[in-house]
Parts: sequence; structure tokens; C-alpha cells
Amino acid sequence: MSEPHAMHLLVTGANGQLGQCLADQLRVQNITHTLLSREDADINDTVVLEKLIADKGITAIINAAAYTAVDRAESEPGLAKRVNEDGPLALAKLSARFDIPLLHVSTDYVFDGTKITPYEESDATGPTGMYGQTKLAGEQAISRHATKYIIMRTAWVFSEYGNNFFKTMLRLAKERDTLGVVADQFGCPTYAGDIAKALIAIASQLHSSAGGNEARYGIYHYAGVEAVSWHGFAEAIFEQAHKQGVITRRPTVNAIATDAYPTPAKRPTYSVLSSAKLAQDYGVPASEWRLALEGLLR
Ligand SMILES: NC(=O)C1=CN([C@@H]2O[C@H](COP(=O)(O)OP(=O)(O)OC[C@H]3O[C@@H](n4cnc5c(N)ncnc54)[C@H](OP(=O)(O)O)[C@@H]3O)[C@@H](O)[C@H]2O)C=CC1
Ligand SMILES: Cc1cn([C@H]2C[C@H](O)[C@@H](COP(=O)(O)OP(=O)(O)O[C@H]3O[C@@H](C)C(=O)[C@@H](O)[C@H]3O)O2)c(=O)[nH]c1=O
Repeated sequence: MSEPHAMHLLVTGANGQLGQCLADQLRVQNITHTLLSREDADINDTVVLEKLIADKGITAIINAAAYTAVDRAESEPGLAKRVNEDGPLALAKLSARFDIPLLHVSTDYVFDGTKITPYEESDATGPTGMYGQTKLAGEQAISRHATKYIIMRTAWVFSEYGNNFFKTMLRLAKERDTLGVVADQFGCPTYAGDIAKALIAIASQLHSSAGGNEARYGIYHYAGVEAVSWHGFAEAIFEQAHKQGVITRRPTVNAIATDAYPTPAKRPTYSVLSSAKLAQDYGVPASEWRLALEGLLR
């Protein structure tokens, strides 16, 4: 029997929030990888990607590239579609052509938010805005064109990198004494470093069971263990930041209704994700976001 290829992961969107966490983790775990930022190659550039996959002997693709500006997507639907739907479609075709797994990242915003218990992978989708709509179309393109795929839906991602709610709150705490934050939208904050670890764990397990019937493909949810409102998340951030001396005084955070904070895109009222299936199939526990928050601020 011939030796299987050593694992070599291709990461797209390498300069994004999750992309940078993936780069850190791959380095720490000493896993062979190639990082691709938008400057290196657009995910729609099939010719460049095809050559790269062949030349480097890529064994799996992790797609962390996306259009993530939720409000701006309402006025730039074409651009959002190009990155969130056409890009994943191009990657799915490459996954099929080279017979390598595609690990793609999607969002809780594919749901309409009308449930009152955690969303499972089999629940009906119904995005409330363009961002969610284009992300859902990307999921559908992948499931139509690839067979070896993992679609990991995550939520409310925060980290030391890029733009995210955690960093916005820390900035606002330095600028203002009082903030209004919506208290009637619920979800699961997720640390991007934990998502990176989860994706790498899945890629490794798929690699070691390559071709075997152990491989479990399809849609998985991966998010924080505990659900909160954006207001609750803001309070948790300020509590830790104050405790660790990152901010000298805690701003007053008023709990407001969604109507009191008008935005171009409508967001789901409840997009809590159950991460149980991933824990069961891959042994990856949900993100302990409060611990991650503490670590980040320390
Ligand atoms: N952030 C969040 O709260 C959540 C994110 N997700 C999903 O997680 C994934 C990672 O998100 P996150 O890291 O936060 O996103 P970021 O916006 O931080 O990173 C996305 C990266 O993709 C790059 N990119 C955009 N268009 C292209 C393109 N056409 N070709 C190649 N690269 C491109 C961007 O480059 P540039 O900077 O130059 O635009 C950016 O570096 C995404 O799939 C997102 O939908 C899911 C739930 C929550
Ligand atoms: C900054 C701010 C926001 N908000 C509200 C607006 C909104 O309802 C909620 C979150 O605001 P943001 O715009 O920062 O977060 P948003 O861009 O909606 O975050 C989403 O990003 C995409 C990429 C995802 O996939 C989602 O899982 C989710 O993380 O908080 C306040 O109420 N007060 C504030 O001061």
C-alpha cells in the first residue's frame, strides 16, 4: 500500500480575523500549510488556485475568506455574492476535481431567529439580510458541487484580530461614559482561536481517515457554550476588561431594544447554535468564550 500524502492545508482569507488565528495555530501545532490572502489570490481565481493545489500537493482547503460587513452587504449585494457565493462555488469545484476536503465557514445569520431553542444543523434556514442570504447561497453551492465538505456555521466571532464586537466595545469604553446595546438579540459568542483549533482538529481527523468510512462530512455548528444577548456580551467584556485593568472605568451599558438601534440589515432575534453534533462526531468541545475573553484581556 502506498503512503498517504502528508497533510498540507491551504488557508484562504489568511489576513482576516479567523485566518490569522488559523495561521497562529498551524504554526504552534507545526502543521504544514500555505496561507493565501486576498493579495496573493482571489478565491475566484481558479487558474491560480488550481496550479497552487497541484504544485504544493494540498490535501485540504480551509476557506476563511468572506465578505463580512453585515450592514454594508445591503447596499453591495453583488460584491457580497461574489465573495460569499461565487468564491465557495469555485472552491467546491476544486475540492471535487482534486478529491480533497473543503472546510468552509458559515454563519448563524442563515437563520431567521424565530426559534426559542438552540438551532441544530437540520433546522430550516431563512436569512433576514443580504449577508446571511449570500452565505446561505455559498453553503448551497458547496453542497451541490463537492462531496468532501465541512460547512462549519459559527457565530458572534471575536479575537485580538480584525474588526469585531469585542474590539468595538473596548474602543467605545474609552470614548464614552454611556452606551446603549441591544438586549433582545441572543446568540453564542465564539473565540476565533477556538474555531481555528476546531477546524484543524477536523482536518486532521479527516486526513487520518482519508477514504475510510469514518469521514463525516456535511454541516456542523460550532459556537460558544453559553448564549447571551449583545448587551450581556458587552457587560461580560467590560467586567473582564475592568478586572484586568484594561479599562479604568466601566461605562454604563443601557439595555436597549433592537428598534432603538436602527441598522440597514435586520439581524436574527435568536441565533443560538447547538454545538452538540460536532462534539459527538469529532470530540471538539464548544467554545468557552468567557475563559477566552479572560485570556485575551490578560
Ligand atoms: N466575524 C464574525 O462575527 C463571524 C464570521 N463568520 C464567518 O467566519 C469566516 C471568517 O470571518 P472573519 O475572519 O471574521 O472575517 P474577516 O472579514 O475578518 O476576514 C475575511 C477575509 O477574507 C478576505 N477576502 C474577502 N474577499 C476575498 C476574495 N474575493 N478572495 C480572497 N480573500 C477575500 C478579506 O480580505 P480583505 O480584508 O482584503 O477584504 C479578509 O481578509 C467567514 O466565513 C464569516 O462569514 C461566521 C459567524 C460570525
Ligand atoms: C456597536 C453597537 C452595536 N449594537 C448592536 C447592533 C447589532 O444588533 C449588534 C451586533 O453589532 P455588530 O454590527 O458589531 O455585529 P454584527 O456585524 O451583526 O456581527 C455579526 O457578524 C457577522 C459577520 C456574523 O456572521 C454574525 O455571527 C455576527 O457576529 O449589536 C448596539 O446595540 N450598540 C452598539 O454600540
